[in-house]
Formats: sequence, structure tokens, C-alpha cells
Amino acid sequence: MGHFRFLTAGESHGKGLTMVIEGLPAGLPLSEADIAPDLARRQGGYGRGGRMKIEKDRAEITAGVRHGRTLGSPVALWIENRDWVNWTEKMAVEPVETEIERVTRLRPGHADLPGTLKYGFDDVRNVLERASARETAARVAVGAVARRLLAEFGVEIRSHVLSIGGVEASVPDPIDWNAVEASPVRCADPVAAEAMVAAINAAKPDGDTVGGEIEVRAMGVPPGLGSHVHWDRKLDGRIAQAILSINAFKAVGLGLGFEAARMRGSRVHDVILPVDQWQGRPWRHATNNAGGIEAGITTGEDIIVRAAIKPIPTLAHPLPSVDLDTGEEVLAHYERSDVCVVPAGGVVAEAMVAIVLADAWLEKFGGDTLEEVRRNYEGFLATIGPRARSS
Ligand SMILES: Cc1cc2nc3c(=O)[nH]c(=O)nc-3n(C[C@H](O)[C@H](O)[C@H](O)COP(=O)(O)O)c2cc1C
Ligand SMILES: C=C(O[C@@H]1CC(C(=O)O)=C[C@@H](OP(=O)(O)O)[C@H]1O)C(=O)O
Repeated sequence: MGHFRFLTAGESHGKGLTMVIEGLPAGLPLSEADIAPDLARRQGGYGRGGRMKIEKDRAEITAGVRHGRTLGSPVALWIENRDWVNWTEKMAVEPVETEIERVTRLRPGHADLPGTLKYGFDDVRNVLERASARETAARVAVGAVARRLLAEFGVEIRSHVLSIGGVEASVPDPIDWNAVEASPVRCADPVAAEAMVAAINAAKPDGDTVGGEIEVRAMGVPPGLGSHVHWDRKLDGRIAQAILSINAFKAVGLGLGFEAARMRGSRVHDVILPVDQWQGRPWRHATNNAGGIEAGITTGEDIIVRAAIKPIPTLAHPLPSVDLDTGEEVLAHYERSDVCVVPAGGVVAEAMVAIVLADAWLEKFGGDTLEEVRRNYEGFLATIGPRARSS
């Protein structure tokens, strides 16, 4: 929608990742320490490959912040690829003398075939470098900045793993978020977490990979973000686009999501009950099957997003494929790969939800300074009580 905008640039084995963020108000406290924890969380999770032993992601703020506060100008960030030193010739910006071996054995499930066809390349590397989920490090850094804005207003965004490799977790209520952070697979159910680790361990020696499902929750979100009036202002649609844009994400649901299709209306819809007082108003939904959004607008309940992540496409025991040069049958390309990225995927999904919410926040409460945003937010909250007219 353009109130909080960002671009990223960078190839997986190039020098690093560049981000430019536009739309932040002036006066927001922001430091590298606000970004570092999320970058570390994205690098974790059981089942990642050799690359994560090389990288130690750190986002440097190179513009838009002075003495710890945003200036209202674009914020620029930079993350170095530590692996780049091993790829200087293969990834050189200028032409090189040596002949670089091309990648031509197409990997099913990755960008290799559609990307090379679309851009007219004879070397899959020209596509895979940018298609790589290395770019999700940049999104998590941008998401941490969005999260910093939302934190000013008490909004908190978390994720946990619902399933890996067909092993399903039970979801405790309430969720112990510290336990999720301590879990090797970011799962709130310790028994299921053990079985998930076992599923990853079982897939690895087979040269295989596993996917799974994650859930993101945004807590402390006020009613009124998004809108029902146009398709591209509906917040559920904006969240779905943001989530499905993450590498390997294949399905998304709000609240009950797919489950709602199999239930009766009387069981699905969240009845509205009078209460003494809940967040400044005398009503509250009895349940939150809608996942905090009705008609594209936040209701004030937690936003709950569930998403499915496919198994990683690059297999150590490669799948049958064809060679881009000859069209002959070959096995797909393999150098190294993650076996499972479901926990990391949850962290990336948190970042995308934070970005969409920051955008919707500035759309509704936007201002040039943080204080102006705060005034607009508080002014709106003061209007959302009962509508009885005084005569
Ligand atoms: C955090 C993360 C790490 C990933 N690591 C790998 C990997 O090591 N090998 C691989 O083939 N795909 C990996 N992927 C998935 C591919 O990037 C993705 O499947 C590919 O870009 C094709 O896009 P699509 O699956 O969205 O259609 C990863 C995805 C995420 C979110
Ligand atoms: C670099 C990251 O993920 C990469 C995503 C990725 C892919 O194909 O998507 C392939 C792998 O890269 P490499 O071939 O260098 O091992 C992952 O490690 C990261 O998450 O930071």
C-alpha cells in the first residue's frame, strides 16, 4: 500500500544484502541491537545446512538514523555475506578471464527452469542467486524495524511451529513463548518437538527434506487496520500476499483457515458478548476463529496466521531432471542444502506480518513524527466506544 515501503537487493553469494526502507516517522528510537536478535533467530532451527555455519548475520544501519533516532529520511541497511569470499570469481561483477562452470542440471521445485526460460539465461546460477532464500535475511531485518515501530504501541508478534514432516504439535493455551524460543524447532509442544527432530534426522540420511506448518500471532493490535472498501486495502489479502511471497511458502490461512470450510456457521463465527470492560470497550468476541480480521479490517483480537511450507527442493539424493544444455535426462544439481527450514520460516513470516502491520498502521495513524503517529492512534482509540446517541 506504500505507507511503509522497502526494497532489497543482493545475490545469495554476492557481497551482501542492501535494504532501503521508506515511510518511517522521525523520532523512532532505532539501533542495530533492535535488529540483531531477529537475524539470529532466523539463522536457527534444527535442520539447517552448512551455510548457516558460515554466516553470522548483522545488519548495519547506513542511513536514516542519527544519535539513535530515525530522521524521517529513508533508512538503509547492509548485511554482509560472509560466504562471499569463497565466491569472488564465480560472483564477480566485472567479466573474468577464467571459464566459470555453469549450472545446467535443473532442480525440480526451485526457480531453475522457469527463471532461466523467462530471463533467457544458459546458466541457472543467474537465477538461483536471487531466488535463494538468502534474501529472507533482508526481510527479517526490515521486519525488525517495522516491529520496532509497532512495539511503541505495545504490538508484539510471535511464531511457533505447528508441524514438521507430518508430525503435528498440540497448541497449549496460553503459549509459553520462552519455551518456543528455547525449542530446537520453535515448537510449543515439547513431545512433538522431539518427534520433529527425529523426522528431520530420518530424512537427512535419505538425502531428503521435510516441510511443515507455522503459526504467527500478532498481539495488541487495535481494531480498524485495513479496510473493507477495496480488494487491495483488505488486510487479510495483504497478509496472504506477504506470506506467500516467502520462499517455499505454499498456503496461508487466517484463523481457522481451511478448517472453517468443513464446519457449520454456528461453530465458526465469533459471537460478540457484552463484558464489563475490554480494551476500552464493553464487548468482546467469545472466540477468535476469524484470526483477528473480519471484512479485511482488524477486530482488536489477536491476528492469527497459519501457513504451510513445502519441503526444500534441493535434495542430497537429487531428483530426476533434464540438463538445460542438452535436454538429456540427468540428476538435479546439488552442492549443499538445508533439510528443514520450518522454524526459520516462522521467523520470516513474523517479519512479513510486522511489515504489513506497520504499513497498515501508518496508513491509518500516519504522521511525520512518532509523536504525531501516537496522537493519531490515541485519538482514534478514544472514539471506539459504544455509539448510543445523546439527544
Ligand atoms: C529460510 C529458508 C531457507 C531455504 N533454504 C533452501 C535451501 O537450502 N535449498 C533449497 O533448495 N531451497 C531452500 N529454500 C527454499 C527455496 O528458496 C524455494 O523453494 C525456491 O526459491 C523456489 O520458490 P518457491 O518454493 O516459493 O516456489 C529455503 C527457504 C527458506 C524460507
Ligand atoms: C543463505 C541462506 O539460505 C540459503 C537458501 C537457499 C535457497 O536456495 O533458497 C540455499 C542455501 O544456500 P547455499 O547454497 O549457499 O547453502 C541456503 O543456505 C540463508 O537463509 O541465509
